[in-house]
Formats: sequence, structure tokens, C-alpha cells
Amino acid sequence: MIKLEGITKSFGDLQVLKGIDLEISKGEVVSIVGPSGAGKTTLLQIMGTLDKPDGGTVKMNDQELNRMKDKEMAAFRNKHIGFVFQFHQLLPEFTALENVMIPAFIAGTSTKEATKRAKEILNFMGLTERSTHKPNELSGGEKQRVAVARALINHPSVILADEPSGSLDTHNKNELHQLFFDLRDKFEQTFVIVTHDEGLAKITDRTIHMIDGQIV
Ligand SMILES: Nc1ncnc2c1ncn2[C@@H]1O[C@H](COP(=O)(O)OP(=O)(O)OP(=O)(O)O)[C@@H](O)[C@H]1O
Repeated sequence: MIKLEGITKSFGDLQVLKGIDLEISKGEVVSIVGPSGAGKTTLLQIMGTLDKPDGGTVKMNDQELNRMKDKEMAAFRNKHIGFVFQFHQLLPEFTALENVMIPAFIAGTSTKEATKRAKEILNFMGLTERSTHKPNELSGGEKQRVAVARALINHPSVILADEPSGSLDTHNKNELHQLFFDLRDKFEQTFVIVTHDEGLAKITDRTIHMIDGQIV
């Protein structure tokens, strides 16, 4: 479903990605690990069209993303790619339910349909009773699960997560990791997760090790 070929990227004189080839199939839960500065986040951002490679191609569902114009790419990203970051990045003035609905609105989904989908996802996550609360009334683990719900609302092809459990305690971390596998088992959801968490890397379907801009 995702195919990267010959991806290179430099920031000034620093070559951060040195020719990355990688294929990821639907329903895989893949972790990307490696030392700080190895290029993991840069790779994830290129996969998610948040940054452009200097060379190589990024394909998702057989569409070549780096050939798209910016507007087309933004629409593709909103529909096909869900993001989860280390810090939830929920909008503080909106409830959990409203936060989850935002990407659906951007995609032009009706309020009725967006509400229905958001409620279903929050229900699946056991967050129905928390759905009318704003982020500052939610625990760290709940906020991160709401962020995953938001990433799911448009039924994305893939969820790209950058240190998603990096700010959580052990209990919440384990719960979040279990959620990824539950979503994969139920919806065949694909995940690519950059992580320093060895426990998570051990249980993912595949672990990609990066060192110094290369997959080793
Ligand atoms: N926008 C940028 N401008 C300049 N240098 C950058 C930029 N983004 C990343 N870098 C540099 O590229 C290298 C790789 O960064 P990246 O964030 O991809 O590493 P990482 O493997 O995710 O590291 P970490 O585990 O610490 O998050 C680092 O040396 C970083 O300082």
C-alpha cells in the first residue's frame, strides 16, 4: 500500500536520508526505531507528505504523492493519512467529539455523518462518556486516544504515529499500544510508528531499524 523508492533528503550539508526503499502492506503494524538523529521523523514526514524528498518516489495506493500539486496533496493527506504525534495536539476550545470530527469537516463530510462516525469511534475506544469533555478535562491517556480517534475519522489508508506513547505512563502506554492492534484486527488499519519504546517495537509485525539515514 505504501512504496518508497530511493528516498533522499538533505538539510543544508547534512544528508539525513540516504536512499530509502520500503514497502508496507495493508494491515501491517510497523515500527521504525533507531538512534536519535537517524532520520526516522524525517522519513515519516515524507511518507505523510508533510515534507518533500529531494529524490525518489513515494507511492500510496499506487498514486505517486510527490507528483501532486500542493492543493491535491493536502486533500489526499486529509483523506488518506492520519497523524498521531507525541503530544495530542487537540484543540483546547473544542470537546473530544468535536476534535475527532475536524478532519471529516475538512473533507467535506456532513455534520450528521461526521457526528455518527466520531461517536462510533469514541464508543469503540470506550470514550463515549468523555466525548463532551474538553481536552483539559481528559487524562493524558484519554487525550492520546482521542487523537487516535481523530486520525481515524476519515478511514485513512494509514496512520503515521511519531512517538505516540512518548508522553504516557506505563499503564496508558500499554493501553494505547493495545488499541493499535485492536484497530488493526477489527478494521485492518495500517500503522507506521516511530518509537523509542522497545516493548512496542517487539510486538509490532515488523521493525525497521534506521541508522544514519539508512535502513539497516
Ligand atoms: N527542518 C530541519 N532543518 C534542519 N535539520 C533538520 C530538520 N529536521 C531534521 N533535521 C536534522 O535531521 C536529522 C534527522 O532528524 P530526525 O528528526 O529525522 O531524526 P530522528 O531519528 O527522528 O531523531 P529522534 O529520535 O531524536 O526524534 C537530525 O540531525 C536533525 O537535527
